[in-house]
This record gives sequence, C-alpha cells and structure tokens, in this order.
Amino acid sequence: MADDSIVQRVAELRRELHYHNHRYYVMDDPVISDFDYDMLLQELRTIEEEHPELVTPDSPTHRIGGDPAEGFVQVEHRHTMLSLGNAFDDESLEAWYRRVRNLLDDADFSMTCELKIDGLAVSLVYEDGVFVQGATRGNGFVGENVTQNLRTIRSIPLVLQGDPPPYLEVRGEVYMPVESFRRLNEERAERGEQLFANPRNSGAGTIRQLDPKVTASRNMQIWAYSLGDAGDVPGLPDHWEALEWLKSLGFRINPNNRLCYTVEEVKDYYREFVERRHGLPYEVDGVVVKVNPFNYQSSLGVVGREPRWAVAYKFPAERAVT
Ligand SMILES: NC(=O)c1cnc(N)c2cc(Br)sc12
Repeated sequence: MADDSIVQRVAELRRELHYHNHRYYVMDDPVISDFDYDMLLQELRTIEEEHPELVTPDSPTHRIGGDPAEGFVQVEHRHTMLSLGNAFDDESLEAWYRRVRNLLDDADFSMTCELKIDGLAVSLVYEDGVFVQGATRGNGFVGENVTQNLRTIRSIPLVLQGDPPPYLEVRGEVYMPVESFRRLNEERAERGEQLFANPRNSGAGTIRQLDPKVTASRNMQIWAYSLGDAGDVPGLPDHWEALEWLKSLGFRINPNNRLCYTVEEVKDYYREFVERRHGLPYEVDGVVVKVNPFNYQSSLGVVGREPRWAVAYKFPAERAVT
C-alpha cells in the first residue's frame, strides 16, 4: 500500500499536469518546457506502475484508453441536440431578426456571433467535474458513445477547474486543423492510401473509428460553444456569461466570439469573416448568431428541432477547386 507521501505526490503531479495540459492545449500558452512536462508525466507513470491501486480514470496518464472498441454503444442525450435554421443573405438574416424582435414585443436584445466550425458536434458530460461521457450528435436524440476517442483530445479537459455543478453537459465541435489534415493526406499519399476529401470528413472519420490510438495520433481539437441546457446552471443570465464561465472551468472557447447589439454589427462580423475565414487554422462555413439573454431564448423556444433564437448565416458557397 502506498504511504501518504506517495499519495500526496500523485495528487500534486495530477494537479500540475492538468494545469500544464490546460495551458498548452487550451490556452496555447505553455509555461513549462515539453521536456519538463514529459518528466512530470513520466514520474506519475512510474508511481502508477509501482502502485496500480492509485490509478484513477481521470489521471493525465490515461488519455489514450484501452483497446479498440467492438462498436459504439448508443447514448440518449439528456437534452436534444438541436439543428440550426440557415440564412444565406442579409435579407434572410434581417427577416430572422425581425421575426425574433416581433416575438419579443420589440424588446432590445444582445446577440452573440460565433464562427460555425465545420467539424463534428459532440456532447460532453461531466459528473462532479470529471469527464464521464462523450457522444456524437447522431439524430439529435440518440448519438454514439465515443468517450474513449474524445478523451485523447488534449483540449478536452478530463477534470474541470473552478466550482462545477454535480452534473454538467457541454456542447462543442471537434475538428481536424487544416495543417493536420494536409499532413495526414501527405502521409496517406506516401502509403498509397485513399485520401480524405476535406478536414471535416477526416475529423468525423477519426472520431467515429474504433481505435483511440488512431484518434490520439491525429491532433484533433475542440471549440466548446454552449451548455447542454441553460437550466443546468441556474445562475447564468445569458449565453455570453455562460461562455465566460465555461472558459473559467477549463474549456477551449473561440477567441473570435463577439457580443453584438444590432443586426448591423452582426453583418459587420459576417463580412469580416468572409474575408478572414481562409486565414484561420480550421474550417468554418458560416456564423452562428444567437439571441444572448437566456430568458428570451426560453420564451422564443424551439420549432421542430430548430431554436427560434439562433440562425446559421452561411458563407457564400465557393467553386470546388477541381
Ligand atoms: N458556436 C456555435 O454555436 C456553433 C459552432 N459551430 C457549429 N458547427 C455549430 C452547430 C450548432 Br447546432 S451551434 C454551432
């Protein structure tokens, strides 16, 4: 049985490694060298090998879990994963805005503008601040349990910081950075293997294949973009504060998110990113505009599977490069 000093050292190493993991993979702002990080990880691995009774599933040494899965178990989402209505031009964006304003009896309201990431939507469930389940969107009601694959994504926290509630669901988009996609296809071409068509397909394929070691080898990333349900965290007044709170818990939140107060500001944001989109290290296919205050979101509600309080303003389709 390990004595107290070893138990203390293990807890200290885990805290330090989760912290440095957050700094490197979520904040992209490491404060330790790779060598020193590896030394800490190796020290924890050595202790865990000598004291297997100390191993816990959330240990930073256990991101790449067990053997390949036989298949994916289905999971039911506690809160339906909705889809977005689309707008393709300023007129349809303005029509959405007018409809919302009418339904809110001409109240003023702020909106969040967020880049629509061209990846794979996932649901992350945390119990007592520990990552316990990751699932694909599936049909919105039932998805696939891909927990073991998502655990290998370094920008998905295994243990939350701050003071999370006993149950928390977070939604995000996992994606393969463009540079990782290019490198992956280069390697596949050298091996004479079939190439992936685009980062979205290679990212989705990476999450939905059965071997966590393959996922771990492909530098997948995530942008977290909402709570599973605003009701899970009663104290938050609006979506913008929810994003700030998620960031404080250790989630990776897109730095280009912007709070807007008029539809003109939304259009400015959209036009800015029509120009900037191809300079980003990940693919985006539009802007998600959301009514910010949660009380307005709940009074607007959902039609079918689409929230009235959000719209995806899509970027113009581009000529496929043949
Ligand atoms: N920021 C966001 O809300 C966001 C970003 N990227 C996406 N592909 C999606 C999809 C839904 Br549904 S929301 C959302």
